[in-house]
Amino acid sequence: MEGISVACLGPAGTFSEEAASRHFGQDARPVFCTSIDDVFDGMEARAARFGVVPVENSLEGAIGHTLDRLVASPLRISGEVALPIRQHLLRREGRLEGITRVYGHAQSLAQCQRFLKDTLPLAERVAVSSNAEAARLAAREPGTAALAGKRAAAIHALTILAEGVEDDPTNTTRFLVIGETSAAPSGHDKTSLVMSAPNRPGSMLALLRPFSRHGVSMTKLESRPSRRGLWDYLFFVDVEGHAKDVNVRHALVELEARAGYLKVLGSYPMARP
Ligand SMILES: O=C(O)C(=O)C[C@]1(C(=O)O)C=C[C@@H](O)C=C1
Repeated sequence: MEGISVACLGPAGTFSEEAASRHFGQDARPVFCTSIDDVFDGMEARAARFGVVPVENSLEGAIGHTLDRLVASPLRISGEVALPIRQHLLRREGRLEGITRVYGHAQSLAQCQRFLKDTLPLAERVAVSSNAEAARLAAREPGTAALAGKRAAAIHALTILAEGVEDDPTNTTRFLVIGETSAAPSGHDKTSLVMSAPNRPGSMLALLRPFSRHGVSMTKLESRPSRRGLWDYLFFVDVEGHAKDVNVRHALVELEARAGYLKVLGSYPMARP
């Protein structure tokens, strides 16, 4: 089949699909999956050339599951997409009255908490596998509504009852493009890595020092349970620059000697804001 196969959360109409088409343009041929796990499993079984997964939302923070899968996966990050997320309240009928249930992805329900509390305080909130799935259900079940984007509204011929219902208009989700290899240097790159710090005083400071010594700017630091012991953590770090850039390379060599565990998840061009 023609085009670049891209595994992403489905069905058609998700923000993940929109992120894929933003990155790959007209060439993207989506391979729809039912979960983030499914995207990784499909990619590891070579069902698609690339995958697109959400990794962080500006209101709700890190998407832990994506970070957890990146640790053990042989896949590398080759790109990122920052997508403004406009959530809309969608329904078959053109009125607010009579909505007893609102479907949405858990992230979306969380991004629209204030709106739901103020406008539909009595409606049941039901988390489903994606926004597009929420729209699909709302199109079939009378008395229900969905939180989803315009793409899903159009596919399921739903009425937009309220536009931009996210709690903050800057709501943005960052997606990662994953594939077999990371990207070549572009001159405006980011490198993502994961590391562990031995549990002793000053060890975290020792891990961060190579970056400052080599003038490498850190854009993100996130901790996640390592799942290898109680209160044992992994640290996800994003830095400016490509792993092949001299300063990043030197910092990584120093880090390798100090970290209990270190894995470079990939270098890739920074998303345009
Ligand atoms: O891609 C979609 O449409 C999704 O339902 C997933 C997802 C997510 O997991 O964060 C994607 C972007 C939005 O932040 C809300 C939900």
